[in-house]
Amino acid sequence: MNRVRCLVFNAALGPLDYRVPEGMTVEPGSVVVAPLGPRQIVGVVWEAERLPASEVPDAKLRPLLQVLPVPPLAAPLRRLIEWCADYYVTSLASVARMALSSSAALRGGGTVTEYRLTGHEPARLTPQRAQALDLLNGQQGTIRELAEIAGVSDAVLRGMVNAGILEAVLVDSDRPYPAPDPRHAEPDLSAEQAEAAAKMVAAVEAHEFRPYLLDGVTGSGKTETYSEAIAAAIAQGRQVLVLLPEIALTESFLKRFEARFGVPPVTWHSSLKSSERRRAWRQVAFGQARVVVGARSALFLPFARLGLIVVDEAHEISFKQDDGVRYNARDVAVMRAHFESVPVVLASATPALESLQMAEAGRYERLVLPSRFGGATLPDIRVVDLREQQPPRGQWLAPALVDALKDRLLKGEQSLLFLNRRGYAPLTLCRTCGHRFQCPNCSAWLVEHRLSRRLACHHCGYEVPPPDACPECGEKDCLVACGPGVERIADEVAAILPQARVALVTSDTLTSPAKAAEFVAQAEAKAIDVIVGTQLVTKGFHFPELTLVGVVDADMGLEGGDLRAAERTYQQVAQVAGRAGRGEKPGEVLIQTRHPDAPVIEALASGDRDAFYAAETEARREANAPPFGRWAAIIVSSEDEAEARDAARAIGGTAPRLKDVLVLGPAPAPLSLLRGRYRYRLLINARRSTELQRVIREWLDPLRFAPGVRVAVDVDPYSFV
Ligand SMILES: Nc1ncnc2c1ncn2[C@@H]1O[C@H](COP(=O)(O)OP(=O)(O)OP(=O)(O)O)[C@@H](O)[C@H]1O
Ligand SMILES: [Zn+2]
Repeated sequence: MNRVRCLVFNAALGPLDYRVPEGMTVEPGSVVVAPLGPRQIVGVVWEAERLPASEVPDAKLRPLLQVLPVPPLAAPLRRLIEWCADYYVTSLASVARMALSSSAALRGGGTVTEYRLTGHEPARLTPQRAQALDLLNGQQGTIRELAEIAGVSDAVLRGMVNAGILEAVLVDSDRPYPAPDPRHAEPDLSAEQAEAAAKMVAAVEAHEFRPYLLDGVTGSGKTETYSEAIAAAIAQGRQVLVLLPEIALTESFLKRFEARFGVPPVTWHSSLKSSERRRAWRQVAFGQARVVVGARSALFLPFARLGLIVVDEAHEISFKQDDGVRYNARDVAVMRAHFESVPVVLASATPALESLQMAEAGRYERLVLPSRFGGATLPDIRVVDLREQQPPRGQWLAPALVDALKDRLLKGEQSLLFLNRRGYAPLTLCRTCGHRFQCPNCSAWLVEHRLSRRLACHHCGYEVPPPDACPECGEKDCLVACGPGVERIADEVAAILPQARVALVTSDTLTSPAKAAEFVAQAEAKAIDVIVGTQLVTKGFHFPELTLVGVVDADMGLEGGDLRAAERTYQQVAQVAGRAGRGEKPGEVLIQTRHPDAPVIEALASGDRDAFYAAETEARREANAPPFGRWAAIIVSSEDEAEARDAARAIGGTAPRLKDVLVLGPAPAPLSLLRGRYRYRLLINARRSTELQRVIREWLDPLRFAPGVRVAVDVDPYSFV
């Protein structure tokens, strides 16, 4: 009797046993189709001894239906899936699903029919066809994907196919990617770069798990340095994974990669077309895609021969996923490297305190690049005390910053103003009755977006056009915008410097990799004088002519009392400051604040990073916060407020009473209504040595809740709302 145990993709079910029919061969990791009741379900064959399940007698077993034409998930990836499920207190199925992230890829290679413009343009066009012609320039995809891009119906595009404006192209989804050449354009490394690179290269050649913290100041050439390790892995026939925190950064990375290795890397992110996903997934699984650059989900790709993982801007909090499986890609990257026995490089100019602590403890090796490449110097940082230098009423830029902007414009140099707030104004109210515009689905204010003429909720996407009259008192033209967002700052710059060419850079304007590329090209061509942007422009970009950075409100991040508030403010301001003076001309940074003596502001002004981190570390130790103690959150939600509260109370009522575990709450979450769900929260603080996950499982497993209740566990939470 040939029986196997399978992990099936249904989180509510445990592992199931099946019979392997005559003539079929499977091994652990094989991806299979299995019967489940009247349906078919995808599963992965697993080592039975690692997956306890209730024994079903042989006679009752149903046969597997099919082995899917992909390589079995390798043992290191299976161990990673187990580790994630265990550590993040979630089901194996929901983690495994992230590894099999292209259902088309599982069904095999083959051809897909895509369409592209033929170049034939009839003299007369309907407005819809004209719009499609305009937006589809340079695009290729299925009818569905193109319809999405062009904003027209499938039928319009089918009509264009018949009219010879679009043509079909057969695309082989298994066509290989061009291979990067490790010797294509080797840089001359500085002595300090060469020293760091040599260590990483040696680790790649040794095929050993070695974690590195590449701690280099902004502009020190971290990319060039870790690229040597990438080159070594390619030369050895191995694959490389590079994780970036945001798609917006991918474009400039692609360009630099191509300059160094002759071809672009393979990309992996949520906006890939399904045919691109299928191709990338399969080429990764067959070992042909050599270097993959991607968002956090790339971590679970089924690499055949991984040789190195790089996490760039490793301090970024966007590596933490806050829905579905709540994992931290930086930490999972280290675990994957461990299971794969390969080195991992965490690169940052402002490492997370957790990472520095690991280096201190000797668990990570710290590689330091103390100076900027090519003789560029770090910028001068000055504090502008807003209590003394008040901007005029309704404006946000203090006279010193305005003068500096004028000066740069005269000299033909570029400036960057940073404010981490999208839109025009974070709050809108009625001058007459004081009514505040709030999201009906969330406990949050609606943010005015003047460019797109809407009031929008940044949590759930709800939006309405700004009304002419107050919905509360009916008064007309009485709405006032309170506080600044980047759009408002851009308006202010335009009013002060009418000749300046201003670019607004937020996730509302850089909506695609192509838009990001266009922005980079314009900035490099000096077609922009002043960039006004959110955290999107704080990192990664390299504009040699940019010599002034203004931080509009350094205090914003300090509000709210988040555990990492000071650290995050430090990182954000230091990163954005790091955009200044990267070329030959020295840079200057002005930080606007009402709290010039806050330790984080003083540390930024004096450039004393070590002292700041040392003080933060002590504060964390005192508070039993990470990396010394551990936090977890339990978030209970339901569309019914009473149901959510009752469930949260039931959890609170059975909280474990352990010496080393402190349970706080339940209490309404700060964001007590989110996407129409009422939220309650419990926080758990434990000693490092506690088996926190086991405690939480044993606590929650026996509890049963009303069907509308969701209970989510967030281990090592970053968001406390
Ligand atoms: N060895 C080198 N040879 C030639 N150019 C280099 C070298 N090292 C760095 N550079 C150039 O110096 C600039 C800064 O490097 P890079 O952007 O990699 O810095 P970084 O450390 O990633 O900075 P940040 O953390 O601010 O993003 C880039 O234009 C890069 O191409
Ligand atoms: Zn909302």
